[in-house]
Amino acid sequence: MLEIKKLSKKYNNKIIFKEANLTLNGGQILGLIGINGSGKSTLINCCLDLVKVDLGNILINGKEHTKLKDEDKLKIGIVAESIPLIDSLDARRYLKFIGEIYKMENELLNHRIESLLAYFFSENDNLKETIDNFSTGMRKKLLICSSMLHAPDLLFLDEPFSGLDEVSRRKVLNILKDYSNNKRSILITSHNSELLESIVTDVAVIENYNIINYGSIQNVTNNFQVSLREFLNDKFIDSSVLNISW
Ligand SMILES: Nc1ncnc2c1ncn2[C@@H]1O[C@H](COP(=O)(O)OP(=O)(O)OP(=O)(O)O)[C@@H](O)[C@H]1O
Repeated sequence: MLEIKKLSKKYNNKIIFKEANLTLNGGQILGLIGINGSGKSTLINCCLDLVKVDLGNILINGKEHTKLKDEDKLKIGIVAESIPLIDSLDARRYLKFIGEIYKMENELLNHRIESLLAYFFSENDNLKETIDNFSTGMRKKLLICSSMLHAPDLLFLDEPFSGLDEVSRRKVLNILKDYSNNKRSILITSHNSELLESIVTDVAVIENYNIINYGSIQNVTNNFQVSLREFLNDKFIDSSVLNISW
């Protein structure tokens, strides 16, 4: 479904990836983990051809990512900071616009819009207001709605939980569990290891300009006998360098 082969990427002279590989198969929910600035968003933006790769190949459903046709793109959904909302529209009109881009049939589109809005928003949220009046969390929830509207096979979710309250985070987890099946794949980045642990099937970590696929979440937690959070703490936190005179 997604295959990244020997991806190399630099910004100016700064290396982000050096011959990095990653495979995401149908049915997998892959948690992509890395410290700030390690390249998680860059990787997603490369897959979406929003950022050019220097070397290597990215295949989406077997096709070179730069050569996807419109019908191939209909199978992809995205939550990313780089995807803007249209501030002058209200939520329904925005989702309608997105659904029309995805060539959705009208009745199905209206049904999905109402179901998703009812799921994510409460009566206290004034959905008649234009998006420029939305809070950070409302914007994020609307982005999530738009990413799933057309039921894509491949979802890229860059920090879907950030800016969300606890209830909304649980709602995102629940809808992803409900949505995932053996044909759909999700690549998800998050700094919240507990949320990730409860949803992902697989774990990959960006390390030394490469992507280390640690395999299934059971492998990670069983092999290392720790939770994902402890695994990441051990990997990334070196308390010995905490040397501050207070
Ligand atoms: N357009 C750009 N031009 C130059 N450097 C960039 C650009 N975008 C990102 N970078 C650099 O590339 C590195 C990776 O950034 P990226 O945003 O992909 O990391 P990230 O893992 O998503 O980080 P975070 O967890 O903080 O969101 C960072 O050092 C960042 O400064």
